[in-house]
Amino acid sequence: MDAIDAFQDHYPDNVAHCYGCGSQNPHGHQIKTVWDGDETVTRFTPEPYHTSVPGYAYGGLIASLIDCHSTGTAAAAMYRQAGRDMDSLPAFRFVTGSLHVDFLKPTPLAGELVIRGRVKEIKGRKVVVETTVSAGDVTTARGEVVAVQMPENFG
Ligand SMILES: CCCCCCCCCCCC(=O)SCCNC(=O)CCNC(=O)[C@H](O)C(C)(C)COP(=O)(O)OP(=O)(O)OC[C@H]1O[C@@H](n2cnc3c(N)ncnc32)[C@H](O)[C@@H]1OP(=O)(O)O
Repeated sequence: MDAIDAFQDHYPDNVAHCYGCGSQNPHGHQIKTVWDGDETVTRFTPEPYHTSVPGYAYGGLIASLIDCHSTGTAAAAMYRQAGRDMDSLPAFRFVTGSLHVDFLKPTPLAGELVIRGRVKEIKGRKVVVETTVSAGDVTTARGEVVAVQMPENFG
């Protein structure tokens, strides 16, 4: 992975083990998300073992990318709204309250996927994020995530 200053690089170590986005999980996707204007973007290239139908990506992978891209977007949006650096404390930690995915087209397994997010709403501890997954010019999936700031007593 190139050295980019991604949202996930600022997650405190104690919450950096998520399978989708944790930099401390060697078996996970370790996605990296950055701002692109008012949108957020993650680039991810699936592996051959992410197969559903041969040649196409597994829907669970797509959902996972939308999930963690969106929770990362939620955290970054809260920092941006507060005018705070992502390393500043207390940390904004978000978990997924709901995850809706529409699979619009088969997602090819070969090549890079571009995941883009847009904040639809910020209200209290809740951030609603709309996210798309594209392969080349084709949007293959669209999702909406309700991300909720993790309670102190999570679990
Ligand atoms: C920088 C470091 C980053 C570090 C980040 C590292 C972590 C990465 C996580 C990656 C993503 C995951 O896979 S996370 C793992 C999967 N998710 C989970 O295990 C979460 C399990 N669920 C829960 O713990 C809970 O249900 C919560 C925290 C999600 C919500 O409970 P709560 O805290 O009591 O929330 P509550 O006050 O009721 O609601 C707050 C607002 O959210 C809305 N809301 C709550 N749940 C839902 C829901 N399912 N669907 C729609 N909306 C909902 C409410 O309507 C309300 O909106 P309004 O009335 O104010 O409008």
